[in-house]
Amino acid sequence: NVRTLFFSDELCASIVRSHRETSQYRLEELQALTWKVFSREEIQAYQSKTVDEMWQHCAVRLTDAVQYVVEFAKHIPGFRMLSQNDQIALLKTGSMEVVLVRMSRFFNTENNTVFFDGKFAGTEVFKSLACGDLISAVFDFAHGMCALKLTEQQLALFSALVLINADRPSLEDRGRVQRVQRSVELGLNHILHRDNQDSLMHKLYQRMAVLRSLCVLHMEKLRWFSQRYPLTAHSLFPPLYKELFC
Ligand SMILES: COc1ccc2c(n1)CCN(C(C)=O)[C@H]2C(=O)Nc1ccc(OCc2ccccc2OC)cc1
Repeated sequence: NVRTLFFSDELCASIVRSHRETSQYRLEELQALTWKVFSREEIQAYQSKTVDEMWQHCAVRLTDAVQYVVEFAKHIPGFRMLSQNDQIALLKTGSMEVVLVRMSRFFNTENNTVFFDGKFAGTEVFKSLACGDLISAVFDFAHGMCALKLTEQQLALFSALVLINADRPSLEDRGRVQRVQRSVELGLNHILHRDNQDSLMHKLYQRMAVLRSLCVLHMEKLRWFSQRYPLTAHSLFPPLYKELFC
């Protein structure tokens, strides 16, 4: 009915604006960098880093991305309305998922490279992390997202839906999160219907299932890493990375 349609228009606009204002790099900037790849020497340098040096290096850069996702969340009207604890609970499980969704904008499917440290890196750059399965899963997921060719508006609504998920653990007011989630779903449905791409909704839910297992893998690797290198994980990782993922 009109009320829900009206509501979703206004909600869509604020989510799209928030996505644009917190996207960290503009698409044009990234397009200019796309073909800047690492030289053999530079790849060698990454591959000769120790496991804990490389994990720390990546954690610092990914924390950059997580900060922007936290800003994105704060600008979503429905998210701000939730209690502090529920906002933290959603960010704890959802922020890495949104980083991985957004990572697809920083991915070149032609040569299977992802933006990293100012250039585009293939999987071989991350060899010293000693988690090839996580990296190939990250790259596969980025490929899958690129294949959907989402517009920035669709990506914005999808990112909000990934974040505002009433099934997350330890929520205080699940009902309230459900209402916000429902209005974001309406917004995404509205956008996809307007773009004549209703079929995408089903594919996006499949992507969310893959994303959840990918983040479980990330947490498993991170647990393995922090047991093996407790000092690095507890004193050298950025506080936000520790707070959200450790
Ligand atoms: C929102 O999307 C993006 C996309 C790219 C970048 C950013 N934001 C922030 C700025 N940035 C910089 C400065 O390099 C990019 C970055 O961090 N790239 C990058 C980092 C680590 C990678 O794999 C390792 C890994 C992956 C997943 C989980 C744990 C991991 O390792 C422990 C791959 C790429």
